[in-house]
Amino acid sequence: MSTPVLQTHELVCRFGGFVATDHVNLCVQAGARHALIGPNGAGKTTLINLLTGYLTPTEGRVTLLGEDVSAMAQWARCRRGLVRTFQINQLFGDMTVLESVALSAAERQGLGGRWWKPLAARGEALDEAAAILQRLGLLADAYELTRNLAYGRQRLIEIALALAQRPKVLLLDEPAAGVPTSESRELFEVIAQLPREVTILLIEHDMDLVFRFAERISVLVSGALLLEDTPEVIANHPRVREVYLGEAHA
Ligand SMILES: Nc1ncnc2c1ncn2[C@@H]1O[C@H](COP(=O)(O)OP(=O)(O)OP(=O)(O)O)[C@@H](O)[C@H]1O
Repeated sequence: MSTPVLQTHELVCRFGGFVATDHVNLCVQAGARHALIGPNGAGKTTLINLLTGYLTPTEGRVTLLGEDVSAMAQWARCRRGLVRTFQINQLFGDMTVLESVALSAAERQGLGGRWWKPLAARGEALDEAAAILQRLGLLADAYELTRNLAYGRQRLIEIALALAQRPKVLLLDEPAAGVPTSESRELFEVIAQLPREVTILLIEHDMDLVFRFAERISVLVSGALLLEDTPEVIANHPRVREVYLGEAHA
């Protein structure tokens, strides 16, 4: 039986008179490889921001593992397992890959604020970071400065940082944006191998990657969900082809 882990219920977000999210009922099942697609300005980023708590909905609710998290702060949702990848910033750029991921793990373990404690003393966080790097094929880069890595590898580190938060649901917002095709293949091979305990909701503009990765696809148009189905149905749906794929292939 399928279990929804992340759901929106009649979710609405208005900016003044403009409706960016229009009564969206999104349902992401446990272990899903679910993608959210839609043309530019469809409201994908707004919806992700509502899920993470960066934005507050005008109406409607968000539930995570059955719990209403609509009024919850971002960090509280993250603690409950809803984790979004975030861009590597300057801080991480000047750290090694291992240190960066260990810092994320230490933060989750509640050690992050104790900046005076040498990282070497945080053995548990380092062990956890090393295990994540191994899973993502990044162990060889462990002692490289993050900023020295190729862009595709940096995007993988962003995923490693998110995994160190022990996500139940991982929101991947355009993980391959700006990554050369040769590197994005590798990136998606690694994403495809993430364990099923981690449910994945992906927003991605590259349709080849979406159709290779996703088992369910939701199509957002003008803030509203047009339909949700398997990649086969979505790819052949006349309205989707008209509003989205036609545009992408034009
Ligand atoms: N803070 C805001 N204030 C007013 N309008 C906004 C705000 N944020 C987004 N919008 C509008 O909401 C609509 C949806 O934007 P959003 O960025 O969510 O779309 P998107 O599907 O992520 O687009 P893209 O694929 O181009 O990134 C757009 O018309 C945008 O201009």
